[in-house]
Amino acid sequence: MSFVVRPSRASDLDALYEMAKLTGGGFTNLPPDRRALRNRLKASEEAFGKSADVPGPDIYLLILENLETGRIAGTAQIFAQVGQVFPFYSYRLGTLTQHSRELERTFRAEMLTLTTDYEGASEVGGLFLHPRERAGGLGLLLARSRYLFIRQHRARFAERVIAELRGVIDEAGGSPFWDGLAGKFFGMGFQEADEFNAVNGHQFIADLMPKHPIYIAMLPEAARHVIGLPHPSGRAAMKMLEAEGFRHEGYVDIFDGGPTMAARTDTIRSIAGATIAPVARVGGEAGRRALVATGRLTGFRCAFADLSGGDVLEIDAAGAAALGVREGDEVLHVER
Ligand SMILES: CC(C)(COP(=O)(O)OP(=O)(O)OC[C@H]1O[C@@H](n2cnc3c(N)ncnc32)[C@H](O)[C@@H]1OP(=O)(O)O)[C@@H](O)C(=O)NCCC(=O)NCCSC(=O)CCC(=O)O
Repeated sequence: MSFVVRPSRASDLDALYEMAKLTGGGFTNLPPDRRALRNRLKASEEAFGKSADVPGPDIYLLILENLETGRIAGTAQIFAQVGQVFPFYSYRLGTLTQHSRELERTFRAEMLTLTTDYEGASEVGGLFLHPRERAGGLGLLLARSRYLFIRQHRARFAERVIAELRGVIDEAGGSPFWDGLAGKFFGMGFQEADEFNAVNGHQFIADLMPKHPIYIAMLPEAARHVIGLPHPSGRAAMKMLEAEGFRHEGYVDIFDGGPTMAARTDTIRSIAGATIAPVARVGGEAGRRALVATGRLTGFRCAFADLSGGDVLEIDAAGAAALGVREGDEVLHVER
């Protein structure tokens, strides 16, 4: 099977909509809503079509395509710079220590403080692979293709990259964190807020959120327990982020309490470890399996291929065909 990651096109709408229905809802960056998806594809087309190599509130939507069937197998997204149009809020987990001489007691209170500390960062998200295609390495191809895209267009992205993992949801589809905190200020349940959020964005939450620090001791136990914990279905995504060097720095989503992971862009493994080299020969001996990318903007392609050589490369014929590279072309590659 031959798969390639490529930029989205307006004609992906129907296939993207079918895939969005498979997420089971609650997947903010891939809502099963035609209007929202059409807008996202339009934004992505504008981002890939932008001529200035600078960061901005741009969304790059990447598509994993099965080259044999022409079908879409997954998506991944990159937000070049968050918090440019609307503030990007997060809760920061912190400690306030106080001492009473009379009581001879030191007391540490854990607090959630509303911040916009990640303003200006780039964000990766919206990673979704068709359930039929999972557990075969394609999740890694999709996720890591974004880092090669960033490396290939470095000036368009920030010094830091973040990723938000979904927080814990209970059996009834509710969010203990939402119920214990934000829900008190919105007059709606988590699912209702979640659907509104997927289609209209996060902003209404930020608008109505209490702006004062929250003492964690005052939250219900169920909410306290899930602060900074990812939803069990996000474990594969979290493992891949950690393998790239992302860490949880104590920031959580104001909506569901899920962890925000962060890394310095130039230290992300797939970015720091990638090398550019020319292709000297297509075909030849089977080499090492690598993640290979080529092309700029709408011409960007990323796929697995077998490489041998160093300063000049040999690439297997199938990999070269998936990428559309010929002898003399330069590719960006990183170990699998
Ligand atoms: C996340 C993906 C795309 C991952 O694809 P696959 O399942 O094919 O991945 P895979 O190749 O099987 O596994 C990738 C790595 O995760 C590990 N892995 C897999 N399942 C695991 C689990 N339950 N617990 C811990 N680790 C696990 C594998 O061992 C492997 O690491 P080794 O190679 O070391 O063995 C998929 O599962 C998916 O579409 N899930 C549903 C949607 C979702 O949860 N999306 C993420 C949302 S969060 C988001 O979008 C922000 C984050 C982001 O964008 O990156």
